[in-house]
Amino acid sequence: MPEQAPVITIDGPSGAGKGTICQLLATQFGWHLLDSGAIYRVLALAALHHDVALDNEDALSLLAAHLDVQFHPSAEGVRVVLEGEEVSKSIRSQECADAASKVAVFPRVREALLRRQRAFRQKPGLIADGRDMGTVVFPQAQAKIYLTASAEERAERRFAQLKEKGYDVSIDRLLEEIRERDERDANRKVAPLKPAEDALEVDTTGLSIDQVLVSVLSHVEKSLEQTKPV
Ligand SMILES: Nc1ncnc2c1ncn2[C@@H]1O[C@H](COP(=O)(O)OP(=O)(O)OP(=O)(O)O)[C@@H](O)[C@H]1O
Ligand SMILES: Nc1ccn([C@@H]2O[C@H](COP(=O)(O)O)[C@@H](O)[C@H]2O)c(=O)n1
Repeated sequence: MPEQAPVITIDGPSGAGKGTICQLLATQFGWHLLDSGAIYRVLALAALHHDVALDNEDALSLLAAHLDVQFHPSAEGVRVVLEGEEVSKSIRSQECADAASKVAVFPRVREALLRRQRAFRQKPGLIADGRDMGTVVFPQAQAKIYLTASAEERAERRFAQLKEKGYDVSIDRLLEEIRERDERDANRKVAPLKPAEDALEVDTTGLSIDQVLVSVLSHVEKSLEQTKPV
C-alpha cells in the first residue's frame, strides 16, 4: 500500500494563533495547508446566499455535500472561490464566523465535509488547522498541537488585527462573540472543540508568535523523528 502523506494538526479556539502558526509551518516545511474553518465559513455563506436556514440540518447537509468551492494557494494566502465568485474577504466577516459555528453543530453537515477535508492530505505533507483536526479528521496525525489563550487576550489580538485593517470595532463586543463561539464549539455533541489526548497543549497567553513557533517546532520535529519508518 502506498505510504500516506504525514499530517500535523493544530486545533484550538478562535484567535489562539492557529492560522498564523500553520502558515509559518506550511511555508517552512513546504507542505500543503488546510484551513478547515474556511470550509465551514464558505458553507455558512452559501446558506446565506441560498436562503437556507442555519438550523435546517437536512438542507445544510445537502448543500455541504454539493458545495462548489475551490481553494487556490497564492502569494497573498489562499484564494477562496464559491460558485465562481471570489469570497476570500467576505467569509472573514463576523457574520460568517458566527453562522459557521451554527452550521458546524450538525453531525450530518460535519460528515458531509469530512472527505473534502481529508482530500487535502497530499505529499509531501499537510498542516491542518481547525477544531477537530487531531480528534476526528486526522486521528492518526504524526504530530498534534492544541493552541489556546485567555479569551481576553484573543479578543485583544482580534481587535488589533481589525483596527489595522481599518475596521471600527468594540473590544467588548469581540470578547462577547469569542465567548459565545467558544461555548458553542466546545459544547456541541459531535467533534467538540477539545485537545486530542496525544496533543501538546500550548497556552499562548503572553507569548509572542516567535515563542509559540519555537515550542511548536520543537514538538513537531520530535514527533516526526519518532514516527520515521526504520
Ligand atoms: N502569540 C501571539 N501574540 C500576539 N498576536 C498573535 C499571536 N498569535 C496570533 N496573533 C495575532 O492574532 C490574530 C489572530 O490570529 P490567527 O488568525 O492566527 O488565530 P486563529 O486561531 O487562526 O483564529 P480563527 O480560528 O478565528 O481563524 C492575528 O492578527 C495574529 O497575527
Ligand atoms: N475543524 C473546524 C473548523 C471550524 N469549525 C467551525 O467554524 C467556525 C469558524 O472557524 P475559524 O477557524 O475560521 O474561525 C468555528 O467557530 C467552528 O464553529 C469547526 O467546527 N471545525
